[in-house]
Amino acid sequence: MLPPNLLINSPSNIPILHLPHPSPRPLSISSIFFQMTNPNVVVSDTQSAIAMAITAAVNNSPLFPPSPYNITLFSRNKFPKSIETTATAGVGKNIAWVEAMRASSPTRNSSENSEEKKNWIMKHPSALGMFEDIMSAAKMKQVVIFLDYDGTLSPIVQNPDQAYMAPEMREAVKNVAKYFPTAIVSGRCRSKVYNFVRLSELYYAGSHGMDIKGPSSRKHQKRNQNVLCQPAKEFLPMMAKVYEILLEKTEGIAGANVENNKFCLSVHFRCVEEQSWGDLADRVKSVLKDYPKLRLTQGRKVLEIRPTVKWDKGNAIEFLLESLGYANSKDVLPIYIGDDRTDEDAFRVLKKRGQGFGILVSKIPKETDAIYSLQEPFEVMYFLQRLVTWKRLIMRNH
Ligand SMILES: O=P(O)(O)OC[C@H]1O[C@H](O[C@H]2O[C@H](CO)[C@@H](O)[C@H](O)[C@H]2O)[C@H](O)[C@@H](O)[C@@H]1O
Repeated sequence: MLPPNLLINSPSNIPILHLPHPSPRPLSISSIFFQMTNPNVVVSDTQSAIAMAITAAVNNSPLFPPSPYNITLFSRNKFPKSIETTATAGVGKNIAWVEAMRASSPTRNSSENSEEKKNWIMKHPSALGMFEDIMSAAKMKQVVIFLDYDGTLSPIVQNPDQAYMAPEMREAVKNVAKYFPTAIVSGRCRSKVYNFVRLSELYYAGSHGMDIKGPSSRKHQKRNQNVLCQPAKEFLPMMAKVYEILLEKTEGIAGANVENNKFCLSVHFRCVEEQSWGDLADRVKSVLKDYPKLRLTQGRKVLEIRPTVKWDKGNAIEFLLESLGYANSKDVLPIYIGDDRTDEDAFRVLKKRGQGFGILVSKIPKETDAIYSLQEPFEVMYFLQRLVTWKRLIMRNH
């Protein structure tokens, strides 16, 4: 049993486990439960005897089903300032590019229990563990959901054409969209990501936000939802031409795959031998020399060629919030879930607005502007399902 002096009842009758100093906040039992069912357990200070007592009590408590994970205690005052420095790619410097390509989807083994991982999770706690906190901020507000696709709704796979979404995930997204305006914000072209998701009630922002469209289902086409935004339209002929050139230029590199995402182009190197990465980067850069209005960025084992227009996923979510009538509103709570560098633009916008929550999907520590984290698409699905249950409960009680 839990030590009785640590248990108090919250207004909602959920027992709260009060951790005294140095733990800065109370943790609800259910939040600890969710932290137990995934490896991101954040409890208290390693040195604290009381924390040890809590751990022992929680581990033996009949309130919790057996967990495959151990509760780990660690100190909040051990946060490093920065976990991982983002690689900066020096244009023209082959080595720097290869380093950046390596860092774009690190494969290094980050053990679940490494000190680095634990510190990172303290800094960006699990959105499942903090679900109640997130939802208490959502009370009386319109929640708007933004979802990245690859690595967030679908697992990362070798062949980009086979990045399918699980039927359970589709069901979760479909249910979320019944209660909250929901948008898919992807690096893929809009038609391609639509073909994977196939839910006509959603907003879609393809090509890293450069191609936005409101729901196509008639039922959802209210006046303010009939949106369309293509800020880089004039680049279309150029992108089509550069796509052809890139196909030709990268032909000799085994495993290289060029994807036409309409307003941007993706050169995948996931299946390219590492010794050829430098060569691939050189070939891509040599093409771009003739196109100064295009720029090169990176995603997960992918080089992305985009127009130099100042428009990214951050602009896309601002545009969508404005289209929904929440430009300067305090009554909205945007939640953005994504796994990639390009999602950082959206996290930054939320941070700047001081509104809503960015949730980074990552198993490994990354420098991020997101507040919370989830480990993998499976946890994203679980989070979405909980959101729906929460909303249904609220509606039932009113
Ligand atoms: O913004 P997103 O929806 O996350 O799209 C970003 C890129 O995702 C895709 O590539 C990534 O996923 C592939 C499939 O799992 C994987 O093979 C690749 O290595 C990843 O980079 C997509 O193919 C790209 O076009 C998107 O730009």
